[in-house]
Parts: sequence; C-alpha cells; structure tokens
Amino acid sequence: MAVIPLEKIILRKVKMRMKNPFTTSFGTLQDKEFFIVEAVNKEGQSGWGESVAFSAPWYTEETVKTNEHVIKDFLIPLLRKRPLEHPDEVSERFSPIRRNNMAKAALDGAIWDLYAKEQGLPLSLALGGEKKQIDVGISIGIQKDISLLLGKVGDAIAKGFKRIKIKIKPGFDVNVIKRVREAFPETPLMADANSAYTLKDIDHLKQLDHYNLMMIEQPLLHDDIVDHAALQKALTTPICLDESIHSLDDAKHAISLGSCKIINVKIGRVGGLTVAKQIHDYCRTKDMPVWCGGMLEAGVGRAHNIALTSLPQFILPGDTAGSSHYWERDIIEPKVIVRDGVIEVPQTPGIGYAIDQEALDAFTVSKDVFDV
Ligand SMILES: O=C(O)CCC(=O)C1=CC=C[C@@H](O)[C@@H]1C(=O)O
Ligand SMILES: [Mg+2]
Repeated sequence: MAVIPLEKIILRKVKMRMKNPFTTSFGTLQDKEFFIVEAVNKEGQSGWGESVAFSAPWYTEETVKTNEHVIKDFLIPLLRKRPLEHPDEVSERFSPIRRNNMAKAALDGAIWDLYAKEQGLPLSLALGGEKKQIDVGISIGIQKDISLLLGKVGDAIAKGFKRIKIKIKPGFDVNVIKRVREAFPETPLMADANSAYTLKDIDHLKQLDHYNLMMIEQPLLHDDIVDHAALQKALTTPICLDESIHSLDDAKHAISLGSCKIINVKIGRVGGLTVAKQIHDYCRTKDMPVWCGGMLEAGVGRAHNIALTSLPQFILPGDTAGSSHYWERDIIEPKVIVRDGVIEVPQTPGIGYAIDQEALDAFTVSKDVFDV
C-alpha cells in the first residue's frame, strides 16, 4: 500500500501586520501572529498549512499559544505512530485529542497539499472540486461611523465583490443596515454579529427582516444551536451559523433542529479539509447552501479556502478577498487576485501558489523542525 512518505514537520511562528485594523463585536485586530506548517516528504517536496487561531481566545477557545502546545506535544507524536496512506486519515488519527481544531487543521492542510503535489493534482481536484472560478464577497469590519462604512461598501461594490458582509453589534446594527440598504438598494448584503445578541433581542433583530439581507451570521451564543432554532422561526432572514459548527455532527444537529438555513464552513474551525468536505457533502444531500468563511488568512490559508470553495455546494460567495486587501506583502507567489468578484482556481499541483520564501523568512519569528 502506498504511503505518504512524510519525513519532517517544520513549524514556523509568523507575525504579519494587517494593512487595516479589523474590528468585530469582540475587538480589534491588526498584528496577526500565526503558525505556518510545512510537511516535508523524503523527496524534499513540501506541503503547506496555516493555523487560523488568533492570539486571544475570542473567536474560539484556541490561541497561538495553545496551537503550539497541542501541535508539538500531541499532534506530531500521533503522526509518528504509523505512516499515513491518505490525508483523510489525519482527522481520524487526531480524534483522541478533543477539539483544538485549528491546530489539527494546520497539519491536515499541509498534508493535503503535500499529497496533492505527490499525485500531481491541484488541491481543488484532489478534494473533488469542480469549479474553475469562485465567486467572492468581502467582510467589512465595524467602522468608527456610518459614513466611513458607506465609503468602504461603495469601494467594495465598485471592485465587483459579489456580496458585502457587514459586522454588527448592539448599537451598530439596525440603524447601520438601514443606511447601507438605502444607499445600495440592490447589493447582496449580509450582517455578521459574532454572537453579540441573546434571545431577549428577538424583537430588535426582527427589524432586520425589512432590509432584504441574504442572511444574518451567528447572532446568538457561540456554541448555541437551540436558541438559534427559536430565532430562525421568528425571522424571515436566513440565519447562517459560523462559530457554532465545529464538526459534522454539529452541522447535522443544527440542520435537524432548524437552527439555520445556511452554514459558513471554516476549515480551521472544523478541524481540517477532510471534515470540511464531509460537512459540504452532508449539506449537499440536505440542500443546505454553504460558503467558505475567512479568518484574515495569509496566502497559504487563503489558497486552501479557494481549493475548498471549488466544491459544488459552495453556492454562496465566501469571504476570500484577495491578498492586497489584507497585506502589503503576502507570503505566496503569485498573490491571490480578485477580478470582478471572481478568483481563478489554480490548476497546478497542490495549493497552486508557491511560497515566497524571502517574505516568509522576513515574517518568521521562530522555527522548529520535528522528525516524523
Ligand atoms: O476577510 C476575512 O477573512 C473574514 C473576516 C471575518 O469576517 C472574520 C474573521 C475572523 C473572525 C471573525 O471576526 C470573522 C467571522 O466571524 O467570519
Ligand atoms: Mg462570522
């Protein structure tokens, strides 16, 4: 039986400054620290993965520090147990470790990329993706005032993004959506609350039904699917779950309870490409539209998102804006380019973007090498 001839894992901690600070209902981020994983085989070929955990545990419980602990002390030792024959085995191998999905996904992504390169296949095709182009939207953080936000929305529409996502929070919500909708009556528009509300806000949230939103993303508690089901019954606007979905079972439970009408699949949140694909496949059988969320990734993570989005049930535009939206200098070559709201899915083996080694070295703050 052919095995993936994994020889070493290189773990780089990287620090990059975003062009613009990004503000959500839980805070502002500008300096992004994260891990880049390189999986190297016996022929010296490399596969690349990126962890999307932030420095603070406000999106999920994971952080850059917990990633380091879990990857070094638990996940790499599990990879040493016996060789892998296929990247689908990675998530199963990691299953004795509870959660820590972003740590798992970083390794899973590197091994998927390496496997696709060994097979001579673009990662999108290795995953079973069909699309050669993907539609993308943009996520606009909370702004100091509405006129600034209207300017950003106008710029994004002019650039051709296929839908606009606006971050909302109590005090910056219905009033804001109303103004944006008045200024841009036809634009596909959605709001993301990042768990800023409770069921007590039901009457307030119902006002959003007047603005023809594509969806409202994660209005209630980060781990909830029960209250979301009650809210979805009261709203005509579709609810999209983000933070609440960590596994295929979470997706199954949310769908059977009627907690949402759309699911945002984030590779890091669900523990890697294999689980993301399982959720996709299940949603396809249930006619549940999915889209690929973003975590302000650098180029490696972005490339994985693009490959995943080539799967057919990614019906709605994702949050994968181009490199230049986030970074002065990305760590891949070529950069991710969005033209008229569309990204061309790379057709070369693996993630289809080369690492800009000079840029990566410039942003690397530490590096560890592990034999596997
Ligand atoms: O552009 C992107 O990568 C998406 C940005 C974005 O909306 C988010 C990034 C990180 C955490 C969250 O605030 C969030 C989201 O909830 O989707
Ligand atoms: Mg979200």
